Amino acid sequence: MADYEMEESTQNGMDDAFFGVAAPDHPKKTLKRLWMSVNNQHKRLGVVLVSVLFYTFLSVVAPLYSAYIVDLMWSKIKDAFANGLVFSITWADGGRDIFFLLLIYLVTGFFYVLQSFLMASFAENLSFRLRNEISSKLNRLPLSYFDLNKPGAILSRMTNDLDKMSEAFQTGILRLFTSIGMIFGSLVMMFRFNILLTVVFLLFMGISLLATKAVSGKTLKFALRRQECVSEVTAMVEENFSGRMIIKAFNQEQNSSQRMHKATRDLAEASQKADFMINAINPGIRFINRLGQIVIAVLGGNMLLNGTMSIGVFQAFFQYVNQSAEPLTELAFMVNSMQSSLASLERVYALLDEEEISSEPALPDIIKRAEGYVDFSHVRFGYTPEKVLMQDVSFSAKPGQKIAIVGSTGAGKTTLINLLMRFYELNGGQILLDGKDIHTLTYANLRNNFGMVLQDTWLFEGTIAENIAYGKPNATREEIVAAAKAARVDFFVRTMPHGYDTVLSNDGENLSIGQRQLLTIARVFLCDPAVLILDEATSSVDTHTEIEIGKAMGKLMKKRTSFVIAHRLSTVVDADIILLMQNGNIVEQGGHNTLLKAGGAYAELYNSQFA
Ligand SMILES: Nc1ncnc2c1ncn2[C@@H]1O[C@H](COP(=O)(O)OP(=O)(O)OP(=O)(O)O)[C@@H](O)[C@H]1O
Repeated sequence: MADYEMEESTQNGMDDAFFGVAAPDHPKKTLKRLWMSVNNQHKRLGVVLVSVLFYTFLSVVAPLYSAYIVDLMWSKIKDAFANGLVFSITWADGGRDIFFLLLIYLVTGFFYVLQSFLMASFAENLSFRLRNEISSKLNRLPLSYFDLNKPGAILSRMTNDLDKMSEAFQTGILRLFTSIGMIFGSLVMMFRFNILLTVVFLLFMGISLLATKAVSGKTLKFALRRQECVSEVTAMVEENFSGRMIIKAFNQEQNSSQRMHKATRDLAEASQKADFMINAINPGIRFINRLGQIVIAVLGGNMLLNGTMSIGVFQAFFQYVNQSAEPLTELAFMVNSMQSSLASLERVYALLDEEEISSEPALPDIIKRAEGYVDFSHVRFGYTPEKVLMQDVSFSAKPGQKIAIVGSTGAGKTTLINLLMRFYELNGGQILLDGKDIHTLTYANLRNNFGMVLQDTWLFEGTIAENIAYGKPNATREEIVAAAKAARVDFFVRTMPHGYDTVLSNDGENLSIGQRQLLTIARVFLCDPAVLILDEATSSVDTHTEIEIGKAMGKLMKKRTSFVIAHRLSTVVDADIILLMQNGNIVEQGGHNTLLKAGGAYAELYNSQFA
């Protein structure tokens, strides 16, 4: 009978399967969708199905055939013994049967290899396809989606969920199908051989299934606790990594490792309990199964002795017992494992069904290079429909003008830029570039006309040259160097060990904040956009670097319409238009002197800082 054993390495992965933690909400719908997702692989699945049918058929037939051969051999041995002859086998008398039995084993093995290979390529094909679909989907999702969902959850769709699904298809489904065939076929044969022994077998199987169910019910609590602890430890590692500087700055290393130790201790305890429950049941189930085998052996032996059962049938019966007991005890796990992978697939499909950014116009307007007219006309916007942030915002910028956006934190400065770049959709009004509604342009055309330098610089793992050429990958080395010179960063790059070929890792961690910002300015220089968006450097850089950045930005702004998010009023004095924002709206707009003379909110703010 089956030994209730689980390999150590797969034990954790089987938690879901064992305890049935995750179940799909709409299994039928998900299966239908899956069927459509594999429309290029229906033939392959057909071959697998035929192979599974042959495999199970041959696996059930082999013991039956072996019973016949063993009985044949036994009678030949008895005859030879009774007549004092030497026991021999000829091709026609037994040899052919043995050959066919070996052939059956060989063909069974062939079908096993065939279906495993086909299912592995089926599963990898499917996860490859879904992974690609997710990655293109992520590019079509609006930024609001990323505001609402944690990066970890999105990552997990790409990795854990697809891996789980692939694993379930590679092994789970095959085992499920062959198990069902094997249990059914073996039980039919066993009943055919001996009803009493089969009933005894089913009785013991029932007891071990009940025992499994009783324990797994109780253990669910521990498995859930283990999952919670894993998430806690992961979150803490992430927190400790990203906050490593602050942790050191506040001398909190010890405190943070104590918290970490506590989390890992909780995880160890939870895992110990969960593992113990899984392992503790093994000997119990094994004992029940062995007991069943002993009873069958005693009863069967008795039948052998009184001649109601042949030795061939006796051994074949035991083969069926082995063949069906394991799948029977594992059937519940297999079904749970399938359910949990369907739940994973459901999460993947949910991501693929998320609402996308508005589609682009069929016949878009084209602005090759904007002159630089930007108009906001009665713009209304809220990040969520319930909470409107921007009630009615209007202003006009002419080519080459510098527009300074000022306001306290949370006033809506970044929001204004987000709308200009069409990162979010408006709830009302219009934004025009060179007189054209930005909705009539493609996203690419609109953004090609803009260059952005934000305080949060983003550099990727690659060389400095590749980082500068991010917006224009086919730029020549001369163009890259010219852009770096314009951004006043060429000198610094040349001091790096490999100059422009120095590889930046981990978001340019080996550079200072100022250097990183100058590189992103060079990136914009290279693209030479018509409209600029600049986030003025704050106190995170020293005065000298601030002056360098200021000079580079000043040069970049020449002959371009520029929107500058200003953090210090001293830098907005020369702006053509100052937009003073409060609670998402523009409360005052105009030149510095005009606003000062008006004696409103801007004058008050300015005087409070400089008077
Ligand atoms: N992605 C978002 N989802 C929901 N609300 C947001 C989002 N981004 C900003 N907000 C809210 O919108 C308001 C304006 O934020 P915004 O970032 O535009 O301010 P800001 O003037 O740029 O501030 P700061 O100078 O601190 O960067 C704030 O109340 C903020 O909480």
